[in-house]
Amino acid sequence: LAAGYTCAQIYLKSQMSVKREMSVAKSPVLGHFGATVACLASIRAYGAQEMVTEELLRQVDKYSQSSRIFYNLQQWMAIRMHVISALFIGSLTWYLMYVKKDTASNTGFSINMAVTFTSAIFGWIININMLEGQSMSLERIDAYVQIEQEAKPTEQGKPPAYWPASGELRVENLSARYSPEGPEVLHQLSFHIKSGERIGVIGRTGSGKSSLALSLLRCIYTTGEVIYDGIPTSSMNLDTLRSSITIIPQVPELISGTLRQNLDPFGEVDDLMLNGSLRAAGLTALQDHFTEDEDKITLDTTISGGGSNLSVGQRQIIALARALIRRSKLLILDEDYKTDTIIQTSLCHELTGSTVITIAHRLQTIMDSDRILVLDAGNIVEFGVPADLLKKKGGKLRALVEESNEKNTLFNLVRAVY
Ligand SMILES: Nc1ncnc2c1ncn2[C@@H]1O[C@H](COP(=O)(O)OP(=O)(O)OP(=O)(O)O)[C@@H](O)[C@H]1O
Repeated sequence: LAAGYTCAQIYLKSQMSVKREMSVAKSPVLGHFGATVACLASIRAYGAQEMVTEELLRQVDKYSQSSRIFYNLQQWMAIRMHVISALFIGSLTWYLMYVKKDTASNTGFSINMAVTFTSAIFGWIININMLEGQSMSLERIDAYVQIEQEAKPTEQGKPPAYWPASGELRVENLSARYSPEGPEVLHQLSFHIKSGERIGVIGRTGSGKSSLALSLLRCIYTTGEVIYDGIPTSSMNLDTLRSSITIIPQVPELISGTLRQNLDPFGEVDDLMLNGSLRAAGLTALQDHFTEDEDKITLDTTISGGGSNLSVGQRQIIALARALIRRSKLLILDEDYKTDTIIQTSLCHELTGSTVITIAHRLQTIMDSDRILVLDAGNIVEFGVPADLLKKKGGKLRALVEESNEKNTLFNLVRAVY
């Protein structure tokens, strides 16, 4: 019994750390596999099959190292348990037969009981082992629970019921970074947007356009003040702030379920309004060419997790339909090449009283905006009416337009509007 106990102690201690290594090594294998399946088309397009396979094999190797040790540990324990129980039963049999010289029935019964006893001990060790293994999962869940979380909503953080009545936005000395110790990506930005204005945000890659959108929603670490319809956003609950601003990212996320559930997850709006918002957002225009009804997207169409069965353009239109349902006073649009005409047309006709901030990757999208904000390395370098900015010799917007292949079209567009 003492030998069995000692072996079990050694085994339990070592298997805990090996199991921990195993769980740590398993997640990258599953993650890599999932990412590979999701990006099959890109992997084939770039001919990266070999690189992806090598990376998967490297991670499987790492996982196999710990799982092999785990398997060996189990064998180590099983051999010792079988040897100990064989020695115990053998000694007992020898004692009963040659020392005690007991009857055959008593000897048989005792041997049978000894076998049951050693199997019970073996089973007991396996159960303890399983329990400790499961408690490791709790350890991992606890690690997730301990992750730093955003502030919880409070009673003081609730704005008045009428808020937001307008889409006025005042930004004062806004700086932002992605982590508390990370570099600042926006530096002391200050600007004022009147309610109902259409603002275009432009700048080179990495200038901070998407970071500006994230900092307005307080998704990254910010300092300074953002005052939305007269209330500083730093003083309000995050859920209220984020539900009052609609953002249409470059690749909007959808949940798995029907389109109806995606547009109205709490079942608060009737189908008439949902269909109306889809039409207004431009979904009808996008599927006019479908002749068969079953090809068309309806409220009952099933959406896969993340919206993977829809094109990026369709997802953006659905995200815009959400904004129309919520009658958002402030809409941030991270514009996409393929659908921007449909989205821009929908925006002009619908959301008339709302402020629209368009993060543009193509100058053409924002040339008819009321004003354009030009960012460079996290700083505002220009902010004004497009026609005025284009007149400025050596101006940043003018330089971007002159570098562009569509230079003449862009100048004509501005002349036509102003
Ligand atoms: N998740 C992140 N973590 C840390 N830094 C980031 C992160 N995302 C962006 N950055 C940094 O923030 C700066 C601004 O990036 P941002 O994505 O806002 O630029 P952008 O103008 O939107 O670029 P693009 O036109 O390519 O989308 C860059 O220096 C970038 O490296």
